[in-house]
Formats: sequence, C-alpha cells, structure tokens
Amino acid sequence: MYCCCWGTFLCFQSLLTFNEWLKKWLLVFPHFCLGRGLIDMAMNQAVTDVYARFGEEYTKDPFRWDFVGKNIFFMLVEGFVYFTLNVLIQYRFFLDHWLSDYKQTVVQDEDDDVAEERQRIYMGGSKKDILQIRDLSKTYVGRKRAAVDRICVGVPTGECFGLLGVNGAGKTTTFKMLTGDTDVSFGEAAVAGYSILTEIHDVHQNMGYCPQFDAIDELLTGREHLYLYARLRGVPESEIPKVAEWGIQKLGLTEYAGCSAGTYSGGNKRKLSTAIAMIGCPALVLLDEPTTGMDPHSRRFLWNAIMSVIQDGRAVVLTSHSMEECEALCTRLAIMVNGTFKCLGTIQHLKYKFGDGYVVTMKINAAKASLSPELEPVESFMESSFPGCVQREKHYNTLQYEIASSSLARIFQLVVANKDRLSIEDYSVSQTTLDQVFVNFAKQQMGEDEDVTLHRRTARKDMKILPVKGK
Ligand SMILES: Nc1ncnc2c1ncn2[C@@H]1O[C@H](COP(=O)(O)OP(=O)(O)OP(=O)(O)O)[C@@H](O)[C@H]1O
Repeated sequence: MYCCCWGTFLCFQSLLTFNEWLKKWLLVFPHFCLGRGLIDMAMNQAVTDVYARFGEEYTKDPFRWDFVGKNIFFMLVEGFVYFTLNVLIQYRFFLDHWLSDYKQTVVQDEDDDVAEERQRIYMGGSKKDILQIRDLSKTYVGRKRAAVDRICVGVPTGECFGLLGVNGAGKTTTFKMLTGDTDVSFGEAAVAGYSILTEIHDVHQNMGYCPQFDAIDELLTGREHLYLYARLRGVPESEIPKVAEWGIQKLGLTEYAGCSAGTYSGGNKRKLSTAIAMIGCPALVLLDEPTTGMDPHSRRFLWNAIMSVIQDGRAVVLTSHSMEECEALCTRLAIMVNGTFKCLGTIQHLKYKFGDGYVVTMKINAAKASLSPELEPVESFMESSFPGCVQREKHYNTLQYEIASSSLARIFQLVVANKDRLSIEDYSVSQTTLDQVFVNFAKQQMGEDEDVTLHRRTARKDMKILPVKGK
C-alpha cells in the first residue's frame, strides 16, 4: 500500500515537472501564449470571486511575470520575430542561399543555339525583350529530377514563341512559375521589365494567361467573365463594355456570350479562356495548349486572334501539341525534353539542323505493260549519286529515299537529268516535317531518366527505325 502511494506520488511529481517544463517550452507558440493567458485570467477571476464570497479581498496584478506578463512579453517578441521571418520567406531570402549550389553546376551537352541564347541572356542582350528568362528552374518537393532545369530565353515584341515538348517535359511548370502559381526553385524571369520574384503584381498587370485547364466559373456567362477580368486588369470602367465585346468578337463567342460558361462545349471554354488571357491588351500572352478540343474552323479563328496580338507588337508564348499550329504561328520555338531546351530557333532552322534532310519519292514505269517495273537501276543510281541515303520505302513501282546531305538544287538536277534513262514516271521532293524533328526529340523523354544528347545529322541516324532494305 505504501509502495503504491509512493509510486503514485512520484508519478504525480514527474507529471507536474513535465507540466511546468511544457508550459515554458510552449511559450514559443503565440497561440499558446494567448490561450494560456486567457485561462490564467479566467482562473484568477474565479479565485477572486471565491474570496469575495467569504468577504475577503484577493487582488493579483495581471501583468506580473509569472502570471500573464510572460505571455504578453513572448507574444510581443514572437510578433516581431515571426513577421520578420515571414518577410524573409516572402522575398526568398533563405531559398537563394540554400540553392546557391544550383548556380555552380555547369549545363552540359547543350545544343549550340540554346547555348548561344543562354549567353545572350547572360550578357544582357535581352534587356529590351518583353519576356526574359534566366536559368529558370523548378524542382518539386520529393522529386529528384528538376521539372524545369535552368532554361534561358528572351522573347522580343512581335514574336510568337513556341514551347514544344511531350507530356511532362516541363512546359506548364514554366508557365506556372511565370505566373507566380508555383515557386521558383532557382533563376529568375522578368515580364516587361518586372521581376516575377519581387514584382509579381506588376507582372500580372502585363501578362495574360490561358491555363491548360479552363479556370472559369461555371455560373458566370462569357460576357460576365470578360467584365470581371477586365476590371481585375484595371481597364477603366467606361471602357469595359467595349473591351469585353472586343474579346467576344475576336474569339467568335457572340452566340454564347450570354450563356453561363458551365453550358459551354470544351472548345468554347478554351475560346473563353483565351479571350480572358487577351483582355486588356497585356504585353505578354501565355497560352497553354489553347486550341485543344477545338474544331478546325474555330482553331483558325483563334490563330487569327493570336496573329493580331503579334501584329500589335506584343508577344505570345504558346505551347501546343499541334505542329501545324506551331508552323502557322511561331516565329521561333524550343523543344523541351526533361525540363531543358534541346533545340531553339526558327522552324526552318530546326528542320534543317535536326530534320532528316529531304525525302524523295519516285514512281517507276515498267518497260512493257506486261512486265514489272525495274527498280534496281534506280536504286543503284540513288546509292551512287547520294552516298549515305536511306531507303525508307520500296513497293511495286515506288521508291522512297531520305537524303540528308545534299542541296535541294542538286537533288532536282540529278533526278531530272536521269529521269528518262531510269523510267521515272514522276517524283516528288519534300523537306522533313516539324513532326519528324519533334518525334526525334520526344524519344529522349521517353527513354532513360538520364539525358541522351541529340547531335546533328551525323548522329541522327542512330535514332531512326531501321530502313527497309527490301532487296
Ligand atoms: N505539383 C506537382 N508535384 C510534383 N511533380 C509535378 C507537379 N506538377 C508537375 N510535376 C512533374 O513535373 C514534370 C513536368 O510537368 P508539366 O506539367 O510541367 O509538364 P508539361 O510539359 O506541361 O506536360 P503536358 O504536355 O502534359 O501539359 C512532370 O514530370 C510532372 O510529373
């Protein structure tokens, strides 16, 4: 019995000590200080009431240190400390220091156009560009590999810059960093001279964004959306109806402008999202796959709207999985793989540099109607005239070759000169499509986690499906 009581007492003592210790340590939380202070004051009032019932006076100074004084003191100190901490976090004070290692790693195996653009940005050559991106990077928490890895680009006025890449390449993450939707892990970017790190409100004033998934309110009509966003963008009240009507006309939404957006088809929602991005004439318009789900007519309508933005001397950054769209709109483009730019330049330049050269298709005549066309002479002619050419297809009377290292004029010259001798009925010469260039790069994203470098034409053949050698 004695032991049991002694044990309980000891346990009680240690609990009391623990309680005292906890009451001290929990003072670092302002919520605890406030709560504890209020409880102590309430208890003090209860004790005063009890004393009063017995006709005695009980007064205790509430500001005493061991009463509410320490709680008030800690709350004051914490208010100052936490506010300072908040400001430092807001302005990325710690992040910049923690991530300083990022700066020191060198980008390896970079395409020369991408490296040239990087140098241009480093040397300050993009000062006049509407969008300047310098080493912009993002690594999501829990991810080993960066979703966006030190990309550099400058987009001048009057340019439509295309950002291509397979799913997961990092296009949307880039947009999210530019719009402030997600934190930047490293690097910086500026829109119309305003930094996305420190002047995001000014950035928003100069930027329109059409996100990949329509951010629209199902209950508002198309017109109401445009009114709302025009107001948010700071369009003067008297001009809002005019601006909203402009958006409705521009994107062909006249018929649906009065209907609630919840009833819109997928394509019309995209149109509305694009109209919202364009409202108020921002200097930079970011469009994340704006034509997804649109019919060809609407798509062309939207292309015209995008063209008018470029002609206005503003800039557009566009992501799309339609090469046709990129060919129609983009003045320059970059293909993103695993968060990095693998190539950058005009479409023609990329086709020439990374494309498979030219594709020659020939139809061969039979010497007599009863005989099969003779393909061997044409095959030996192609192999001797264009060493290294690759036979892509061989059918009954058709041959198709891929010629990497020859000029268009030489191909025409040789084929025309030997046309009759080789019984070539007709032929066509076409350049590599942007699709082929894209597919070559896309293979890298689908491959191993480790980056694979794509070199110019010499290395390109390694990546191709083996040609048909149907002899
Ligand atoms: N919130 C997130 N948390 C963790 N990882 C993410 C998050 N968002 C994107 N990622 C990862 O970052 C990488 C890039 O994704 P992102 O959405 O930017 O690609 P994308 O090029 O826009 O693809 P898509 O063409 O499908 O839109 C992917 O590997 C993706 O899984």
